[in-house]
Amino acid sequence: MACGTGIKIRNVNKTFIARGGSVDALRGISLDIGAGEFFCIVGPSGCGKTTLLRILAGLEDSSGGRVIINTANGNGRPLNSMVFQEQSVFPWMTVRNNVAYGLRLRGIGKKERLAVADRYIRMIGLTGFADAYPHQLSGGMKQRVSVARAFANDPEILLMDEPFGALDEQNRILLQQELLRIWEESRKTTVFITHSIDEALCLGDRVMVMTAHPGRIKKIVDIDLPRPRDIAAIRTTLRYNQLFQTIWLTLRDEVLKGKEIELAH
Ligand SMILES: Nc1ncnc2c1ncn2[C@@H]1O[C@H](COP(=O)(O)OP(=O)(O)OP(=O)(O)O)[C@@H](O)[C@H]1O
Repeated sequence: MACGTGIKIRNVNKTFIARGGSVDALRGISLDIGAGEFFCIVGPSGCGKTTLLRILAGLEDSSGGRVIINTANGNGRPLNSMVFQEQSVFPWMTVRNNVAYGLRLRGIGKKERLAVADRYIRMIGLTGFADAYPHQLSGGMKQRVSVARAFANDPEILLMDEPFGALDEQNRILLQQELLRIWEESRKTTVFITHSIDEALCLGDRVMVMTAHPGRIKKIVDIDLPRPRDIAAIRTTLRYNQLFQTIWLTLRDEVLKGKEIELAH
């Protein structure tokens, strides 16, 4: 079942006015993200990935251009849910109440919201921890709770800013596989930022490589690896290695440019 919300981005620019001058963060970003697509963004540090995601989330205004998100009218669903790199669970709420939080804000009755929360808690493998508080969980478990909360909220689009960046490798692989499984069920339009080419390849339908500061689109690569994906298995394929090379060669020059820019400051 494809979720029907696509995103059109037209000539988006962003300039931050800061003390001592202005910072050109994004320049001329135009692209379409399809309904139900898993769209990944990679690029050197400081190229504007988070800024673009914050513009899509409505947390930041663009300085020029337009973002059009075609939503199904009047279905009462929130436009987006964002999952951040740092753990953003509420420490004073149990896992169940954290996951049900967005549903409570929308006035969904207790019985229904707890049933939805429990479904996602089961999907992320934390059933035994539904009544636990965040301080009783590991970092990986807290990040699982953030992912479950985002899905339980049933937004039109999911925006994820390096959600697994702070996790150790074992936890990262487990969560990537869980995210794939939940996403394959819902086919929710997802925009996912990562520093990892491997992660982008394992998860994405397409990967956008951005240029070093100011961020522009350098290349968009189709990830024609079959779904459903088993992360361990696709990494052993020839196609995975070809795509990794393509993306790395596209990214390498930009990472080097980004480093020069950093050194110049
Ligand atoms: N509120 C702000 N005020 C001024 N400059 C900002 C602000 N937010 C971001 N910037 C600048 O805009 C540029 C893009 O930042 P952004 O955080 O979007 O990059 P990024 O690609 O997400 O970086 P990273 O990969 O390191 O997280 C950077 O030069 C940053 O310093």
